[in-house]
Parts: sequence; structure tokens; C-alpha cells
Amino acid sequence: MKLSCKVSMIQMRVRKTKEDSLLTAGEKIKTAAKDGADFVILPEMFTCPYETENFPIYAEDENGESVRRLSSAAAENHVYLVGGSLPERDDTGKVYNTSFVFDREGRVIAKHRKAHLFDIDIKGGQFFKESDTLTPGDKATVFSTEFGMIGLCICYDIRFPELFRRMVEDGANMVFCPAAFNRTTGPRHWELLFRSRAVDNQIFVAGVSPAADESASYIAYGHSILVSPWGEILYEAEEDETVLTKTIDLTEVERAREQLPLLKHRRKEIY
Ligand SMILES: O=C(O)CCC(=O)C(=O)O
Repeated sequence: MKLSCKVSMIQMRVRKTKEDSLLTAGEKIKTAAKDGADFVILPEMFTCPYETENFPIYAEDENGESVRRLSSAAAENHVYLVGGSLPERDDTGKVYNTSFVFDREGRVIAKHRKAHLFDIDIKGGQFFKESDTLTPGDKATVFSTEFGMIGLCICYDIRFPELFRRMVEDGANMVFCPAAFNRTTGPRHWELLFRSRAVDNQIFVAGVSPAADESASYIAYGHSILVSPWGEILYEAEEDETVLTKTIDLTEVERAREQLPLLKHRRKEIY
């Protein structure tokens, strides 16, 4: 297993059209590859303005144009590509919030359908009801690479420690989370949640958000973040567009677990 990798987080604004968003993502993936990225991560719903009524309109099947374009981008740039998320329609017509992962040859090696739908109503703050148009996925997702097992989840999934523990039990030493928090829950919980999931599992966690767009009906929080197994914030963006490439030393996972062996100290018999 290789013990060091470069992760690129693409914080981009969703463009007016799907085509423009795909072209912009393509350019930024190239920039990340030039920086030497092994993994390139796009944001949640990076081609689709985040509104429930848009999900069925923008939805494509798993062999649709967006997936084909992301596959080509992964292969052309020889990177693992975590394709943020896209609205995906299955053959029964149900729509999911789905993240596809491509290997360096452009093959789909993982697919996570957001398991926890974002249905909230915060008085004086954010309202959203994904379940109006989306169906939840029904499994935890990990995939294998030369850097070990990697977990994958989407946005609101970050709030569920049980899902993370499942991915960690399945071997994940790093979890990627395309996400789009907002200006109500972002300032309150974003850092706290990413740091909590990292520290309670002693893993690296990366959250990648769209850039804020003042003209959107749902303004993403931005603040794409990378957290170490010690819970330290290694990088946090502002609200604007940025591509940030960071080297990750995966031996940190083992070191944290040797020095502070909390996973071994679990008392499964009492909970
Ligand atoms: O959990 C939150 O506060 C934000 C979640 C979210 O925006 C989403 O799941 O898309």
C-alpha cells in the first residue's frame, strides 16, 4: 500500500447550464492533475442548482452524458475522480443523489447514493426537503485503491456516526464527502462535524463544497475542509472558487491508532 497521496479539492460555483458546469469541472480537474493529484474531488450537485425541483429535471441514468464526461476526465488526467454528486435516475424512475468514483482509467469503481436525505426546517433559517423528489440509498460505500480503502458519503450523511463506523469497520482510512452546507448550519456545525468524524474514527476526512453563489436560491457554505486523524484542520477554504491540492501522509492513521488506541478500547458488549 502506498502511504502518501495528494488530494485535490475543487470548490467551484454551479454554472447556469449543466454543460458549463461540466466544462468548468473539466478545466479544474486538469489544474488538479497538473498539481500532481492522485484524488480529485468535486462538490455535491456541482452541475445542478440545489433545488428539489431541479433534481428530476437534471437527472440522468448511470450511463448518462455526465458520467461519461467524468469518466473521460479521470482517464485523460490519470486521476481517481470523485465525481461530486449528480441526480441519478434508476430504471424505475426513482431519483437519487449519487456520487460516482472513477479510477485512473475512467472505470466506475464505486457509487454512493446519499443515504440520509436532508429534510430540515430551521425556524428563521434553512428549509429543505430532499425527500420531495429524491429516494435515499441503502448502503455504506467503500472502495479499494493503492492507498488503501476509502469511504464515501454525501453531505448530510456526515451527521451519522454509525455510517462512518460502518465504513471504518470496512477498512476506510480516509472518507471523502462531497457536501453543500448552507449559511444556517454551516457556521454552526460544518467544522465540528468533520472534526468529530475524523477524531472518533482516527481517519482523514475531506469535505468538498460548491463555492458560494449569492444569486442562488440555496447559497452553499463553501469552506471545503480537510481534517487529520487527530481532528486537526489541515486546510479550510473561504467561500470562493479554489482548487487546493494537499499531500496526505497516511501513516498518520496508524500512528494515531497506536498512540491512542480508542478503536481497540471499544466495549462492544455494553453498547
Ligand atoms: O446537514 C446539514 O446541515 C447540511 C446538509 C446538506 O446541505 C445536504 O445534505 O445537502
